[in-house]
Amino acid sequence: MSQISVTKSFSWDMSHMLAGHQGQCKNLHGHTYQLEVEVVNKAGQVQEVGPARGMVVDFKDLKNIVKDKIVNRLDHAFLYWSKSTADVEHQIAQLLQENDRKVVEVDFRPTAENMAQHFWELLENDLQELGLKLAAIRVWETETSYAEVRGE
Ligand SMILES: Nc1nc2c(c(=O)[nH]1)N=C([C@H](O)[C@H](O)COP(=O)(O)OP(=O)(O)OP(=O)(O)O)CN2
Ligand SMILES: [Zn+2]
Repeated sequence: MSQISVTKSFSWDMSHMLAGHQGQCKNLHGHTYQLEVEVVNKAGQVQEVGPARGMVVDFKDLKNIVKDKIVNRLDHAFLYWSKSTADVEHQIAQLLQENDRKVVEVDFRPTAENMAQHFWELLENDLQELGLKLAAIRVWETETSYAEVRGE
């Protein structure tokens, strides 16, 4: 039987650096990240009654969760790897924090792959409360590069 999903896209600006990278990405730099969140509901079909009749989920409800959990927290932040192997990353984070600038600390190297995995974990519970399951998360770091996590 076929299954129907919906996908909503988001974007925000964020800086990071990849400690240990052998090319340009070891430098402090930024991206306009694009995130695609694809969900199905438990039946794999659209809802049959109520205000979301004919919908997997109202796009607005999906938007509110993703903005709250991810986009609003990360927009215009420096994504700081707290276990970075580069001293300069700790120094930058400290300087920004002392000057009341937006720093979001994570315990993973901030690659698109690790972000996609982390976003999956951040969204899973809230979506479950709406009767939804994640089908895929895609994190676009540039116009030509993305990482994807898919459900089974
Ligand atoms: N597998 C991964 N490789 C790289 C990542 C990553 O998260 N996962 N990240 C970076 C850099 O942070 C940055 O995103 C550079 O990526 P890249 O695609 O190389 O960027 P370009 O500007 O060179 O893209 P073009 O469209 O090819 O010009 C590096 N690698
Ligand atoms: Zn980058």
